[in-house]
Amino acid sequence: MKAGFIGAGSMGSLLTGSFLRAGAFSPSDLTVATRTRSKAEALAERYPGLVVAPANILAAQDQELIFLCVKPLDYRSVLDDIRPALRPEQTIISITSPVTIAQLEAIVPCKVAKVIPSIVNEACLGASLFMFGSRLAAADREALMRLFSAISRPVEIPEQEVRAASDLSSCGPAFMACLLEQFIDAAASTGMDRQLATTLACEMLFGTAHILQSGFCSPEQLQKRVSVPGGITAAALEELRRATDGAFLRVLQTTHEKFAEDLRKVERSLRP
Ligand SMILES: NC(=O)C1=CN([C@@H]2O[C@H](COP(=O)(O)OP(=O)(O)OC[C@H]3O[C@@H](n4cnc5c(N)ncnc54)[C@H](OP(=O)(O)O)[C@@H]3O)[C@@H](O)[C@H]2O)C=CC1
Ligand SMILES: O=C(O)[C@@H]1CCC=N1
Repeated sequence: MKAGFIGAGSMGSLLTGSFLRAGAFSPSDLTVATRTRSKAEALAERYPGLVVAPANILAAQDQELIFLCVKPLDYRSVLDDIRPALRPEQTIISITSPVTIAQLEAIVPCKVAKVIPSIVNEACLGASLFMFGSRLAAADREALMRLFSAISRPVEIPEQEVRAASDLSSCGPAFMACLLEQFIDAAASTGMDRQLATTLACEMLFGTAHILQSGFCSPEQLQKRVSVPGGITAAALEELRRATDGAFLRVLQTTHEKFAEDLRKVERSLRP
């Protein structure tokens, strides 16, 4: 299968690299075009055989899949570049939340899927959030989910839930890293070696996610099991709950407000 990638920033580079390392594509299957050519050339150096295209249209022409890995307000110019090359049998995969499937289907003649990745897909972990356009047949949907299962756990979601879902799945790693950094800073401030604190914190987070994901216990039950009656954890959890009360409601309020603003800007930018 041949695929073109437009945009080789954080996500374009992560997806090409992760798919290649997972063996989902060979380097010569992939063509990458991006604004700063040196970023695509760096990928080609790391994965010999990967093709660098000097123009966006050349990364779209004759590809079965075309990944759009640019920011929402760059869609207009990228879509204008590639539209002449697009054919009904091709599939565009958009990885950004504020550009809707309906907007894309109104502009391009091909099939459209929206798939929101996560930085943790770099380690072949975490979810990828799937929303399918109306032109994809069941076989197209299955093939796409199979492809992403090489680097993630594909999960289909309703498009209207994309914000909260990607807050958890895609912004979540940054939120958790922020909390972990504060935890590590606090441990280091007691005189503990920072590297050791980081190792222990990462092992703890990975193990916590694993035990919760296995269904062995719920988040609530886990807190109860660690909190020995009259012990240290229960006292500290009280302090943590006080300090973080409502924090994630405010975090999600912020993402939703910014998202509403992005939706308005994208709508204006994609008007004919
Ligand atoms: N970062 C994340 O964890 C996640 C990001 N996303 C989504 O992925 C998308 C990309 O994000 P991210 O990779 O982090 O952003 P980056 O800014 O790192 O990458 C965007 C890339 O697009 C390139 N670009 C911009 N305009 C054009 C153009 N006209 N033609 C070709 N290439 C162009 C940029 O070029 P240049 O290098 O010159 O700036 C850059 O390489 C966003 O829409 C974001 O919402 C989704 C899930 C997670
Ligand atoms: O910060 C952003 O806009 C993107 C969306 C999901 C993760 N990062």
